[in-house]
Amino acid sequence: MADKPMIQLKNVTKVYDNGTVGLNKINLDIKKGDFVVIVGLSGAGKSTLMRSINRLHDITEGDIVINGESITNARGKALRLIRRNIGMIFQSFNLVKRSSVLRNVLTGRVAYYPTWKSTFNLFSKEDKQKAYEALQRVDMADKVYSRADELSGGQQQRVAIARVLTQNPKIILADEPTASLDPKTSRRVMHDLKMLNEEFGMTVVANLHSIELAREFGKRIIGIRAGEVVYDGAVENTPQEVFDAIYSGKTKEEINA
Ligand SMILES: Nc1ncnc2c1ncn2[C@@H]1O[C@H](COP(=O)(O)OP(=O)(O)OP(=O)(O)O)[C@@H](O)[C@H]1O
Repeated sequence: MADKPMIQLKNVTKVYDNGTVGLNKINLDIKKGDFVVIVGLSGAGKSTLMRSINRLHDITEGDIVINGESITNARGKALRLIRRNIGMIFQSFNLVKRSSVLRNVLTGRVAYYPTWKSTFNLFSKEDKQKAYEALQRVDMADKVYSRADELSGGQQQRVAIARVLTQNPKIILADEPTASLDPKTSRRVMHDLKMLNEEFGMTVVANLHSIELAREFGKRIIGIRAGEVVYDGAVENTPQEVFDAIYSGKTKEEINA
């Protein structure tokens, strides 16, 4: 029997309180180990999709299933356990700026501790070792005691990647991970995400604004427009004209013509 999907969206609709439809009846299965690139114009619903998957937003209708478990109505410990398997990478890095690189990376382990231990920073020796090794993987071990706000944007994003590696989730949601970075640094960060995908088998879902990066690093491309899926295909089978059409926000009919 085929593996169950790592992420499943079943008829998912998200309507914001002001009536804006963020997602409109989305159905998607994302398989384990995939590298999915989500593409669409500003306002298409990409961030809404990401935020719905780990339930930073509650959806209005439908169901989202993570590795066989519904996150839609999960509560308390069950929700925490599902979320532990979902790592986030943000455009703005989301590091604690005044803390050291090591402490930032160790926060990837917080979900594995009772609250009181993580509050008092009582991380085990093993976890400190894990954090250090993760920093080595992204070539940031020499900055382990630097303060996060002493680093460049690209370095901060690599620390965020080390944090997610230390968390050891099954899924990584990367919301415009390279939007604040120059082209060379962007490729470096994408290489690090590729490493998490290929060496650690993590399933990656990334919003990307760059066609070149989507083509080079994505395995599957999903186009979104007005909260709906307008294209879904393997990157290797998607011709350049179709890429251009998705990126320019064309309709489903125009893209698939
Ligand atoms: N908190 C909110 N309240 C009301 N409407 C919202 C909210 N967040 C997003 N929206 C609306 O939902 C739609 C989808 O927004 P979303 O942020 O998901 O788009 P996006 O594709 O990620 O855009 P961008 O590329 O600019 O980040 C837009 O019309 C947006 O204005």
